Amino acid sequence: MTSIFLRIGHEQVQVIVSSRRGEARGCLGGGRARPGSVVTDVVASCRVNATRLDAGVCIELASRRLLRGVSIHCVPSLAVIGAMKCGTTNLMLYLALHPRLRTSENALGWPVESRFFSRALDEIAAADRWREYVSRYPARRANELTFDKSPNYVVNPVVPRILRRLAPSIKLVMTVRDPTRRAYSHFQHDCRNARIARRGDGVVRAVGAKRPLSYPCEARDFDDMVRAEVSRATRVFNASTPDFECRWSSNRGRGDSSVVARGFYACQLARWLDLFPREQLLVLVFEKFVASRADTLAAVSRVERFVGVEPFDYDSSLRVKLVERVYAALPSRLGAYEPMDSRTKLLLDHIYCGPNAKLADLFPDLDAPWLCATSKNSSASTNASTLRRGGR
Ligand SMILES: Nc1ncnc2c1ncn2[C@@H]1O[C@H](COP(=O)(O)OS(=O)(=O)O)[C@@H](OP(=O)(O)O)[C@H]1O
Repeated sequence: MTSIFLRIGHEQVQVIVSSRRGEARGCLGGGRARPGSVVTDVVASCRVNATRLDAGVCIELASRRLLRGVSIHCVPSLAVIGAMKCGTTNLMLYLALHPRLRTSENALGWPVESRFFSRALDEIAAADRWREYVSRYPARRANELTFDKSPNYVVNPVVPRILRRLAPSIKLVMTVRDPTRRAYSHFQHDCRNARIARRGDGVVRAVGAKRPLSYPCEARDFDDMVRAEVSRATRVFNASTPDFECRWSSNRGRGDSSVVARGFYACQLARWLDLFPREQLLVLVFEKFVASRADTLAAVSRVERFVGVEPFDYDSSLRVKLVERVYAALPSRLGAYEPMDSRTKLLLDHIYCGPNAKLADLFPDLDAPWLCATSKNSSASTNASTLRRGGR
């Protein structure tokens, strides 16, 4: 086997020629490619290794659309990692209007979630699919940055490791919302997607629903589902241990609802902070960012600064009115749902008080009305006896 070095674009590419099978394989020479550089993928089997890539590195790949042409695909510079039902779509729609930002798109050119790694179980196998991943993020020009919006990433313990491998300097955005309200929104989202059913024993579950309840689901269905999730978690995990919510939250059992577990933000974010410097993570509070259009635009500006693109006047975009009109019309199209039962709210508020206090400790600058006092003043974790009683 011989290897030769070529300088292609900005990078030195090592091409390994295997004499036995006569194939040429190329990979990046020494170190990671610099963000903003374009790496030419010399031959179809060029082995650019995931551990040599980084956020913002662009690769020229043979285009599937253009005959014999190439298109530029960039490793995302930003990932909106969650949380689900915390305004991530709104954020994505604005960012996608920015002339220097692009995300994955559907056939009509409308921005869509990628969720590429959402179900990943193995970090190395997933990172090895980098070419497929990157090809979801086309750029018109090399100075465009791409971003991934996948609100499920934050809950999968494998995804921080994949992104650390593939894009160590990626910027991460997390939006957080009162977890009690988030849980109810999540439940109605699952109901809308026919994932809620009532089993013979009266328990409402979220997956594999054969005879789904019709949308909107009732507040008492939500109450049942919450209590079922709580009682299962207390049976399976030890509610009196300090990392109870973290184990509950990283449980990836099939067929289980996780509407409650998804709200344990501190546990989820701690896993990302183990692998990424804090400066690479921006946490936005949903209630503040949706308070008014001006607040939404201010949050979008924060993200622009964070990712390093110049401010954009969204009112100058012809599509902004369309995006806002479509988004404003959604609630009436989807149908409103009844308010949550006050007993369910009480139980959830109680469950989340300790975890919310942990979030406040982890991010002292976060200012949200639902954040409880610091963990020194509140129960540091969910109160085990209340859980055993199912909050009744
Ligand atoms: N501007 C504004 N004002 C008020 N509420 C807003 C706004 N933008 C998003 N939302 C609410 O956020 C919920 C959807 O969040 P996501 O886009 O993150 O959902 S998803 O995870 O992508 O499905 C969903 O919450 P619920 O209505 O409670 O279900 C949206 O209504």
